Amino acid sequence: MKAPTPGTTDPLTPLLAPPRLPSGPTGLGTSSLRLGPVPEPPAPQPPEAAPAAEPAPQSSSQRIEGLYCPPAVRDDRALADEVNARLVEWAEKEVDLYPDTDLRDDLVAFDAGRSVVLCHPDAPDIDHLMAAARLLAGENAVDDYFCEVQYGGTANRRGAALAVAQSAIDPAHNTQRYEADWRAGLASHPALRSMRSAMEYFDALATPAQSHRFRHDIANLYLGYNAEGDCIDQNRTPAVWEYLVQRQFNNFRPCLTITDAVGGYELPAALFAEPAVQRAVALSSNASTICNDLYSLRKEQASGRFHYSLPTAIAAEEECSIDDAFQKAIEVHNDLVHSFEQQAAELSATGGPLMARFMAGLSNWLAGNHEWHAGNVGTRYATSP
Ligand SMILES: CC(C)=CCC/C(C)=C(\C)COP(=O)(O)OP(=O)(O)O
Ligand SMILES: [Mg+2]
Repeated sequence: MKAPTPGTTDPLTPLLAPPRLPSGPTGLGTSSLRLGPVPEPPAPQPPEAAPAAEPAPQSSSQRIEGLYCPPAVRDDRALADEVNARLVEWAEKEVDLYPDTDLRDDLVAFDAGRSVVLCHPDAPDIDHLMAAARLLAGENAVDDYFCEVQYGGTANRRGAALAVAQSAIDPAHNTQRYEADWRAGLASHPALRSMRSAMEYFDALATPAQSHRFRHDIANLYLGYNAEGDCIDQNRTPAVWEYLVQRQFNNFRPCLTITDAVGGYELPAALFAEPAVQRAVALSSNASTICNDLYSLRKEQASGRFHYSLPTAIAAEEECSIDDAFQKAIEVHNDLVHSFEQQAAELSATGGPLMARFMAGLSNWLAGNHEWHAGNVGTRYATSP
């Protein structure tokens, strides 16, 4: 893509600015699905490299007291390390995700490998886990580079960058004249290169409907990033109801809704679109994201920058201490989990084996995410305000 004429406000300027590189952990055999009639899901087989794993450790010191969450069903350090090793190789050799050699360690410290091992216990092989890990690394790179001030992101200029980021997974259909410019734009930034590459790997094992679902959920994520950027730009903490609306978009949802593709099966699009299924997806995704609010509050307070989250929104609205607000936020999280489990149980009882497996997949992600956050206490997160 041609460099912008000096003095113009080319909307892609943030993309072309030399990215400041994150310091410290950042904010984490191709078996394709059979197409056509929805097959019975293969019995979940442990990936070829995975010895029988012990359940995740439950050391209480790493958990937020009173946080209700199903237990993770699989933790496997050796498998997580293998995923991390392959992820670093991809990041360095295929996409040049973090040009600074020090960032290789930070990518490992983020431990995307343990996240996907915890959150996708039914993945049939390591290729499926890698598809989830690359997407997670790319998603975090977009958040870091375009949204996080400390990595060169901005609050009020993220919209244009995120539109280009969406085209990395939802290709722009240009005229021949502009195709090369678009491709050069995608190749010019590590976050765009990583999302484009991760999507190509995901497309190889997902159905077109599952890829379309993912593109929709990422577009909603970016809507949430823009809403957050708008409030940060105004130093405005929204009312709790508005915050929860924003956080349903700025949300781990794109990680949860790939559970079937990463598991090697498909919940048909018509079933996925059912309102009750959408409710289960939203409740589990919201709980997962509020879990992050709780574990990352102290880190965000320590940044010294304006930020907001569920605890701070509650504290502002109810004029209570952050400690009291933190406890109220825990109650919101727990109510979300209970509501999800009730909805999932109803769907599992009536929706057939694929539905039951998908609901279990959402629960697995919720549980694994909590375990991943608890495992990062002391490095990235803390357990109290
Ligand atoms: C990986 C992914 C799809 C994230 C989407 C939403 C998101 C960025 C979070 C839930 C975490 O955001 P945050 O900026 O709070 O990150 P940390 O608290 O630093 O983990
Ligand atoms: Mg956070």
